[in-house]
Amino acid sequence: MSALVKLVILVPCCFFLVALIKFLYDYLWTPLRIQRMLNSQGIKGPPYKFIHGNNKEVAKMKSEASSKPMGLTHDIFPKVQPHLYSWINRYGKNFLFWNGVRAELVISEPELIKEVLRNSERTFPKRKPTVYLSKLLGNGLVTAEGERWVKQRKLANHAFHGESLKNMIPAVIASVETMLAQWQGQEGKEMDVSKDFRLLTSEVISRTAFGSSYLEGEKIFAMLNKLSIIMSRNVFKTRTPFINKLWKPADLLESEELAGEIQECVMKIVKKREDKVANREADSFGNDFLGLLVNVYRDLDDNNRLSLEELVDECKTFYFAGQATVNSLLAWTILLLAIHGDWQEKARSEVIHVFGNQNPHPEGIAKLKTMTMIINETLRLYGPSNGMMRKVGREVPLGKLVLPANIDILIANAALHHDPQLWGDDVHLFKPERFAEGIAKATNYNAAAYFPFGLGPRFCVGMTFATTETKIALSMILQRYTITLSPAYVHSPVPIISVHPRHGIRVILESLHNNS
Ligand code: HEM
Repeated sequence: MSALVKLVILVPCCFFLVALIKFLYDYLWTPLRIQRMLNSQGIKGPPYKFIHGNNKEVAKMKSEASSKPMGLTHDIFPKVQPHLYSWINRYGKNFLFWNGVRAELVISEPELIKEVLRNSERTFPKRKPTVYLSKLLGNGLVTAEGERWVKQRKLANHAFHGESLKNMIPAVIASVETMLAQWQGQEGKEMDVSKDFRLLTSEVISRTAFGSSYLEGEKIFAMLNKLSIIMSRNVFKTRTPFINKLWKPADLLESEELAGEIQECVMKIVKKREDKVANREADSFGNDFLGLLVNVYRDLDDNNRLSLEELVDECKTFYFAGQATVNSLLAWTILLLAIHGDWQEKARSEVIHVFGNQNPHPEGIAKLKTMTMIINETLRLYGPSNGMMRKVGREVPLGKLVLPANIDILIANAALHHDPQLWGDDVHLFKPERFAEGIAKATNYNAAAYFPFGLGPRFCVGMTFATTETKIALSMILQRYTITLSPAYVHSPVPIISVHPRHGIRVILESLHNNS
């Protein structure tokens, strides 16, 4: 055999061998090493399976849980996160499972949670977003890291704080009024209020964040919604090595198309606003978030000013984070008030006492104690967040553990919110009185027992905005209507990024003022 022929055979063989060794190293050696290291420290979990990890088991548990009918119970953790529920029961509060080849350490022990979330800037940063999440949010505040996050967070803190927030209240009231006008004539009939809340929360974020109307953002919301459904069904899909490089799945192609269209629509809104600022048009100094981003920092030097691309990513983030979450919160609160007429009555008395028949105002909103208790309890039972994701970049200590490099962490907040050891035997009952003396007392001063808005430096920047919007909408509804549950209501919470009522929230509203 000539030297040339030998070379022609040998080179591809060497390539193949190196690729095979790398493949076995990544897909066999590393997972088994991580598993052994954590097992030896008492962290157990379902064993790693070649390439797929535990994804097939997760898919099976999820499909069984979602197809099983459930009664009207608030014990929803086994329904929305059946894999976490089942494995916490089997392996303990902290356990390891495998999303494909990625090790995922689930943590539901308060002390460890505090350590992770409070150090999420350096030791436990956010994960690199999946290909789908990056299409949804770009490199906006939710996914940004390092210097970029610091800059964006500073701007967002400013936009959602004190005076800026107060100035957004009239836009929220106007949006609720639009919804209530459409409810007129619906009294006594069954209606799905969750649909109306989707429009309401979209309108609110369009007006308050972008100084535009729902109609302008309508297409964006519809596309974001589609993208989030695609993303949810791909969370536990194994990305097979090699094959994914050669062939793009239909979901990926569709999400790329959607992301491109969203980008274009958002870009138009941002550009329109920039033009207004450049032309110094009267309403260009509005109090909406985009206005603030474009205006307040436009005098900064180039390093501190957001680029057009950053502005667009930030807008996508706020369209998404600001709508689906509050939509979910409003929907579940109405369900709980429809079931618990006594709390509905208490909330209404408080609203009438504070506002009479007037529209909500900032001083009054701050006095709504019963409503705050109701919202806190709703967020405990039906919090929109399905967990907080972080990663471990290099080997680090956590409590008494030593975590290997290159693993993911999932903080299972729903597990804590539904834990009888933290909340007592009545954990699955709706009892807003738990929060009568504030969150600290309700949780026995354990900050990581209840954190629907997250914890540490990355906690929700829109928290006060979300609760203010919710309080305004609930106050205005309670001033006008009594709410009862329709016999047609079917209870089925599903996790599509946030926890949603699959069959809507079907209620019957009766007007409190017969002549109105
Ligand atoms: C009931 C409503 C809401 C809930 C339960 C909620 C929950 C959360 C949670 C748990 C986090 C922390 C995520 C993590 O640590 O990984 C978060 C972050 C965030 N939320 Fe919310 N959120 C709500 C409403 C909103 C609204 C209305 C906005 C904006 C208008 C918003 C914007 C954000 C942003 C930008 C972040 C990322 C903050 C950062 O990383 O610095 N959220 N939210």
